[in-house]
Amino acid sequence: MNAFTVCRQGSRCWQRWLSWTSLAPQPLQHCSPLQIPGVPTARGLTSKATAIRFSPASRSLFDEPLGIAVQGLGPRQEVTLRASLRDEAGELFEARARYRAADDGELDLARCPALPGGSFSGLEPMGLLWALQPRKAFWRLVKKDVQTPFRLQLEVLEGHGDDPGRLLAQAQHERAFLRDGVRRVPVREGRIRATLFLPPGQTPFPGVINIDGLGGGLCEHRASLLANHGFATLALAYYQYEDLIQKPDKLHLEYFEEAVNYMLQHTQVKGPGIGLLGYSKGGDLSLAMAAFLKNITAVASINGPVAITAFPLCYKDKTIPALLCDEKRVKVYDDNILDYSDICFDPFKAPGNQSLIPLEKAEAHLLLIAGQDDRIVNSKYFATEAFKYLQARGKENVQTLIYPGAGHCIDPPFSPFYPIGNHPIFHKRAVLGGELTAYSKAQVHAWLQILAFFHKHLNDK
Ligand SMILES: CCCCCCCC(=O)SCCNC(=O)CCNC(=O)[C@H](O)C(C)(C)COP(=O)(O)OP(=O)(O)OC[C@H]1O[C@@H](n2cnc3c(N)ncnc32)[C@H](O)[C@@H]1OP(=O)(O)O
Repeated sequence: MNAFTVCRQGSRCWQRWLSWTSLAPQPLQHCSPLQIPGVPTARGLTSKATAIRFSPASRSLFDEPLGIAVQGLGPRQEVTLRASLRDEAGELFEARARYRAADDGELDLARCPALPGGSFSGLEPMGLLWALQPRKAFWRLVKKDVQTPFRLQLEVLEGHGDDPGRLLAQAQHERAFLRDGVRRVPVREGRIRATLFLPPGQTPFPGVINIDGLGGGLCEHRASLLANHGFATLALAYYQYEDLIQKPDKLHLEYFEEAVNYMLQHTQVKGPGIGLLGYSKGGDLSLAMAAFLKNITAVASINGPVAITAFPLCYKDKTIPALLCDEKRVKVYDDNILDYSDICFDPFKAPGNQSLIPLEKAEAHLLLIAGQDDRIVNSKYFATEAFKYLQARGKENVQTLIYPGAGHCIDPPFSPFYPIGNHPIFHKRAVLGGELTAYSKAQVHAWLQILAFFHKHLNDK
């Protein structure tokens, strides 16, 4: 399946994306030029001609392609485009790229390759977003309040110098997480601590529970973006949030079962089954839910271990122990960055197999997504061995997607690269893995596959 033929209910934005993949080359639909008042330059002059055009004009969704063009430059004029935004902690993220305008003075990022010497090079229409990098080392772009957008600032600077040239134009654009009409509903039902996102309209929607990785709290970014594509999506917290346990020494599957039941009883969630989207620790929890609980129709696991990790998982009279790790197997790189990729025991061999999730019990369709360079979880090995394990047991309900050059963080499309961060268990500076450009492609492809997977298996009923 071609990545770009996936979004059945593709909204307008994905049709624009399709045009970009040269499947159907079409001119970028130019919106009316942003009326950017002449920008006062260093010498007090205004450069009236240069104009930045975004498409969509002033606001787009975070996972949506964005058309960027600059008009009114001189023929083949050399300019540097600088993109920046601040996260909710005020930390600055920046990317810059060098370009040369076309003979007619137009610079369309969908057609003009970035030249060497910037944050990226080559024909990368979205490079100024996925190449954003934090001023503060090892800082991740996370969205805690999905009701507000990131405000992207774009500047056009004269020349290709290392020092910024004369400012020729600037403009702002909002990257939002909620499409108009999508409702955000805090959920405090029974023990459940979550947020439900509902698309506009009263019809029941296919339901998905999104479970994020270790770190505690309530991460809503994937769930909000998923809701924009027509799913009723529950972002589920499971520790270190409000009155949930702060430092768990085990997790109980009954809590997650309560979330499944909450979704299935909701008037706006279409049954008979729901989907699960799990990232990292959320991946192993989602697979365990599919193995032990009913009414799970489809599970997409992003770099999710196929064994229980970090804390034992209890369900009724069963307890699955956490996968054994030997921290002594950690590798230390010269700048004291740690690589934990080899510390886990093999869950397909004793004694690690006591933590293996009985995947063969799952009736759900399983989509195992792995970054080939994941240094937190040996995702590629886990996914390929799980595929063989299930095939050997006559199960045909699993597919795997392995992304060369992607590490542990496979975030929604156009997210900045986060290759080194805090290990979520050992809380030390650890390599997460991945390579910038490959990662930027993996994000898009994986997200489209996830959307197609849920549309296929949750809408076919
Ligand atoms: C044995 C191996 C098996 C492992 C299997 C499973 C492994 C995983 O689940 S890995 C997945 C990690 N989790 C995720 O990606 C989910 C998203 N969450 C996160 O990325 C983090 O929780 C993150 C960055 C949002 C921190 O947010 P939050 O919990 O609000 O941070 P906060 O409580 O303020 O601070 C906690 C730490 O995170 C740091 N932190 C906070 N925000 C950020 C940020 N944006 N970027 C980087 N670090 C951050 C803080 O500096 C603090 O560091 P330290 O403990 O060294 O002082």
